[in-house]
Amino acid sequence: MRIDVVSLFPDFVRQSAAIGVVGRAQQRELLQVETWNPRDFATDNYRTVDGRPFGGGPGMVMLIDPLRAALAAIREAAPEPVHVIYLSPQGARLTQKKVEALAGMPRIALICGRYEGVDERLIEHEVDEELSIGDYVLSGGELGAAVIIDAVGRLQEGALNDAQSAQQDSFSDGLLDCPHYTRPVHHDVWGGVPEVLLSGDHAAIRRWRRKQSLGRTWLRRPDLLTQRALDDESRALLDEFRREYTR
Ligand SMILES: CN(C)c1ccccc1CNc1ccc(C(N)=O)cn1
Repeated sequence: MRIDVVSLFPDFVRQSAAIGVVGRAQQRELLQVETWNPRDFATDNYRTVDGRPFGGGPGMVMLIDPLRAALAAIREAAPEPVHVIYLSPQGARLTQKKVEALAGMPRIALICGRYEGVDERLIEHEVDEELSIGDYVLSGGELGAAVIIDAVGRLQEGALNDAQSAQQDSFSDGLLDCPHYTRPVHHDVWGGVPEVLLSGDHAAIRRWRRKQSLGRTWLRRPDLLTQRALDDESRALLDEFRREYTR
C-alpha cells in the first residue's frame, strides 16, 4: 500500500512513519509513505502557501493551487487511483472499521491542514473523505496523518508478528482488551495475580479473558456493545460478570 502525505512539515510525518512496526513495514516494502510539501509547488518567489480569508477574521487559509499541484504530482507518481483524505475537526470520526477499509486500498493521500485549514473549493473538488481523529483541535493535520499511517500500516499483511496480531485481534472484534499480568506472581506492594491465569487451564483462561473484555466494555464503553450483536456464549459471560459486579 502506498500513502502520500501533503504537509508543510514533511519531516514530522516521515520520521514518525520510520519508527517501529510501521518503519519495518516500509523496510519490507509492505507499505510506502511519501511526503509532499505544498511549498515546493508554490509558484511565487516567496513560495506562498497561505492567504488572508475572504470575509475577514483572524488567521490564514491554505491556498488552493500549491495543494492542487501537489495532488496532481501525487496522482502522476503511480498508476493506481488515489483516495484523497483531508484531516480536520469537521471530519467523520475515525474508527477501526474505517481503518480496515482504508487498509485495503492500493493508495490513499492524506492532506494535512495548517493555519485555519484549506480553501473549501479544494475540499469540494479534490477531497473524497474528511476524517477526524477525535473531538479536539490540533495545530495541524499531521498527527491525524500519523495516526492513520500507523493504524493502516500495522494491518498490512506481514507487518505484525503472531503476538502483535493476537493483540490486534483482541481489539478488532469491537471489545476492549482484558487485563494483562506478568512477573512477579506476588508483588510485595500490590499483591497477586488472578488465580485462573496461573492454573494452566487454557480453556478457563480464554473464558476469563473473554469475560473480562466483555465486562470492561460494558463498564467503560457501553456504546461499543450496542454496535455489535453478542453470541449466546458472550451474552452468558457478560450476564455472569454483571451478576458478580453488582453483588
Ligand atoms: C487548525 N485546525 C483546527 C484545522 C482546521 C481545519 C483543518 C485542519 C486543521 C488542523 N488541525 C486539526 C486537524 C485535524 C484534527 C482532528 N481532530 O482530526 C484536529 N485539528
